[in-house]
Amino acid sequence: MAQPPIHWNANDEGNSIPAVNFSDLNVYAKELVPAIIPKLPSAEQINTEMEQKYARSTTAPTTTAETLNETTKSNTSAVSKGKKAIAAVKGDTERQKEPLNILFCGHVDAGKSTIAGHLLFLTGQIDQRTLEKHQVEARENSRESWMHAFAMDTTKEERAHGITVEVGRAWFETERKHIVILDAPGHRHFVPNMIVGAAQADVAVLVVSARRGEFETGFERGGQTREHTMLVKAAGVRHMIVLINKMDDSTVNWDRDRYDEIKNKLIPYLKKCGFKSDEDITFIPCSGMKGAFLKKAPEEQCAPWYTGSTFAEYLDSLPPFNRNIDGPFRMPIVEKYKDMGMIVMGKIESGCCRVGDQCVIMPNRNRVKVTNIYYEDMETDFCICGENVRLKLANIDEDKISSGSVLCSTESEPCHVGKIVVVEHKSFISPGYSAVLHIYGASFEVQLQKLIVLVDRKTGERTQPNPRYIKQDHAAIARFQLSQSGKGICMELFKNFAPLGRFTLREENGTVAVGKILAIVE
Ligand SMILES: Nc1nc2c(ncn2[C@@H]2O[C@H](COP(=O)(O)OP(=O)(O)OP(=O)(O)O)[C@@H](O)[C@H]2O)c(=O)[nH]1
Repeated sequence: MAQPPIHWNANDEGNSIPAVNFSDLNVYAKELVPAIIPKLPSAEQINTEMEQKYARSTTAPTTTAETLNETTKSNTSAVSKGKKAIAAVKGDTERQKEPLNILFCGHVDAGKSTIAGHLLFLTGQIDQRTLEKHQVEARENSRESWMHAFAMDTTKEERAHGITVEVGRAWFETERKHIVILDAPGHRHFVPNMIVGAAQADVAVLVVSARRGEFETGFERGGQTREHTMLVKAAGVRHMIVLINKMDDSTVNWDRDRYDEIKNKLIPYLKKCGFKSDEDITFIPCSGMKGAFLKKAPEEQCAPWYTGSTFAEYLDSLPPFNRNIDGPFRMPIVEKYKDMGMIVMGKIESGCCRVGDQCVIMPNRNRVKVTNIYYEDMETDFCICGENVRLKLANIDEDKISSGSVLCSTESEPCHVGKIVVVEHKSFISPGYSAVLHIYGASFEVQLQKLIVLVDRKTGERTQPNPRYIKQDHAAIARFQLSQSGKGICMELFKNFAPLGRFTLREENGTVAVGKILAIVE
């Protein structure tokens, strides 16, 4: 067999996959492919073993909103176990509430921002004066019914048009949880922004409007309900809460039949996307406008047929997430700005960090020092896996941090950087095809250079070398190249670090493929 000149990353799978030079792949393909393919996990293996291992929560809520009360006690002990774990790592007693990051997604105008804004008011994050201010501003924009949404939609553009553009961010607390709301835009033009929010989510909250005609537009007539559902699943989110909103609307009037109709239409699609109906999906009827079933059940008996928990009660009851607290520090940067120094924002996906820690920003490998840590409006001296934080960094210029940068500890190996990715994907594409590759919150233009081999999704065996194209539900090993030259993309093998090991491939009109990174050439 011909000997390829460079070596496979030693970290890769711990087995003896032969070295590969992908620039000479055409020459070596015939001999290398048989050697590589049998070592790769089959799609089925990935989807079962790996998915379970790396799902955002390994402890599925064993309860639906309807049966919550009986299980709250056992969840309480799980929560205190999680708290102890956090305290043990950091020796901390101050931050007792478990972090939970929720993503509001769904079709445009379903009521995501209204629900989020009203919840902030009901939980005391927004006071009466601020609400009145929003009411005045909403009236001035001829959008009075958007008054609660103005708490999340803060830019002039968003308020003028009544649509969310950026992922809105806010937080509130329940008895046991510190909950970060990521409010995704519902308009199809802003799906790339929605993907950034999905990357940080522990739980997805799919908001659908029960108003006659609106649910149908969002779900049956090409709206975003379907694409958002698929994208949150592709981002590794395991639990989906479906809020059936606008139940107060005059076309619905809290009609139980309408609620059941929507639920029954959604379930088959959610299952198709990979959510298990009993364990992973919870339905709650609500009115974001009236605040019904957000924090409390409404006083007037508008829906006596619904006896389950409210949205906030349900979030509070979720079991703690199985976070990688002991792993190496990794924080994919989703935003940066200057404020008496360089501030970066993001969710910590692994490990923890203290003030004074030395870190490295990948892929540029710039060394930085963490000088300040902000957890919401509190300055603190540490942060931990699962928390969404802002860090002030010393020794770095703004232009050294780009979309897709990852802050890593210097105490262990930083995350990997690849220019060419071997991926598993499904869709109809052929070499020369260009698209945008989304990994975590970052996006890059890429071109498919070569389809190396088709892979049997069940067995992982190679089937057809050098296919001319692949179509839906095909799995293949393919080589992608960044369109712009640069330092490469921060990525990891899916099996080693799932948050940076998943990708979505999109073009202007929608998502064409989702997949997992099986090998990286650095
Ligand atoms: N009747 C009724 N109207 C609602 C309810 N929730 C939201 N709306 C209205 O629906 C419209 C859109 O609300 P938003 O909260 O901006 O919807 P959104 O899903 O955040 O929209 P995008 O972020 O732009 O996708 C506004 O006019 C709201 O007043 C509700 O519970 N009942």
